[in-house]
Amino acid sequence: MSVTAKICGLSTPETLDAAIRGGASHVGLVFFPPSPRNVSRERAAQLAARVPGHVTRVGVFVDPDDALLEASIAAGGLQVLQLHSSSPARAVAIKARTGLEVWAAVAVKTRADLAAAGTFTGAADRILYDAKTPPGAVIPGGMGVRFDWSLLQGVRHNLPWALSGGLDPFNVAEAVATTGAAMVDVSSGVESAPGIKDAGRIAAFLAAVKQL
Ligand SMILES: O=C(O)c1ccccc1NCC(=O)[C@H](O)[C@H](O)COP(=O)(O)O
Repeated sequence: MSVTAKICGLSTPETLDAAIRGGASHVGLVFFPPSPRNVSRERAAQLAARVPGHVTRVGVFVDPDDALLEASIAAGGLQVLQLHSSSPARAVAIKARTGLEVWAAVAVKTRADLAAAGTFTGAADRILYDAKTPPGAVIPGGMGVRFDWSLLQGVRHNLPWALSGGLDPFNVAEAVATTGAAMVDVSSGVESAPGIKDAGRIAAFLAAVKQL
């Protein structure tokens, strides 16, 4: 099976280049100031200019308003908008307004959480199953938390989907074998500290994905 990978929360040219060199299909830029991975518009433009045409630029947002979306799309040349904590109705409105591909993050801890994916049918283009972060967490993703991957076994998916949450170079093969994911997404698992991406870990993750 061929599995594609998004490296999320990139914020330096060196680590962006490592993701591209390693074969990432998607690169993610976070536009959420409380995140240690947040990028300014200037930095987003600098990074976007390095991304070749075969790699897709994803902007990561937490229930963004139109002003933030428009400025970020322009700066980062975004092709996909990944929405955390936005309702299906808001996803529809964002898709209509921007004309861009929209991904909806669904935070998972228990089987019941999977039902939220169905509410995005017709509203989003892809579901990102991500681990629910602990109560009180400042960011709804990027915390290296994983969920019970077996929850996805036997699930009928209405939309294309990707697996996220606590993946790293050592567990991604098991995660894909358990869930059947055709796309994976990682952030903390390729960092040396929160927000500090590590080129070697990015290379190791993408090499592990290539073997699947
Ligand atoms: O990564 C962030 O800082 C972030 C901030 C706000 C919303 C979403 C965020 N990340 C979303 C992602 O796509 C992460 O890659 C995903 O949650 C997996 O993170 P990790 O468990 O650290 O690999």
